[in-house]
Amino acid sequence: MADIVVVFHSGYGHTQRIAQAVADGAEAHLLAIDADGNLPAHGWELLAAADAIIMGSPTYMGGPSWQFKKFADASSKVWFVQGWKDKLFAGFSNSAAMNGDKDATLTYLWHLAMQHGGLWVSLGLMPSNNKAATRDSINYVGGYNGLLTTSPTDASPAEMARGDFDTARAFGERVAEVARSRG
Ligand SMILES: Cc1cc2nc3c(=O)[nH]c(=O)nc-3n(C[C@H](O)[C@H](O)[C@H](O)COP(=O)(O)O)c2cc1C
Repeated sequence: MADIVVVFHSGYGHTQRIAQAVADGAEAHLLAIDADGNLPAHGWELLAAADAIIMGSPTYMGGPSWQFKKFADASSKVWFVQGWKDKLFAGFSNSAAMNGDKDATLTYLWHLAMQHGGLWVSLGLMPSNNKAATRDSINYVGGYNGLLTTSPTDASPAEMARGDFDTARAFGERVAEVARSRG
């Protein structure tokens, strides 16, 4: 079985629930960046051992949270020695608006993966974009470069859309399948 880590930040619990669903699908370790932008003690070792790293952040003001960015900047120590070269990477973001500039966050995550010499895994799920589509449908938000999920500003983490969780699990399964196929 491939060794997969979902590393994420969540300020208010929404991205945390999506991260959990991705980790369930991928049978991955869940690694939370804390409110100060730090990993738990074993975090960097887990990432060093991973075959695939799935990165997640809420979109705050059109980009990743500062806590995620602190983690990204700290990963420059790994970058110096190209310690994550040739690992698989994938990304996700949750925000309040259906668009909300989540794509800018995904693009940032992609650049981070590219700086580390990684290989990017797309979402790989067709969008539900016809009249019959509902929030319970797979990939209703219509991402391609990664997993995009949406929770309205007044929705608690418990009120998030089932379709987004189903999409998150399927995304995790895909990353695991791609990781397995590399042997
Ligand atoms: C500081 C801040 C900035 C935000 N900026 C955006 C934004 O640019 N686009 C958007 O759609 N939602 C934005 N939101 C809403 C969050 O993305 C949304 O509430 C998300 O569910 C928060 O995820 P979390 O609970 O994992 O922290 C912002 C929220 C905060 C607190």
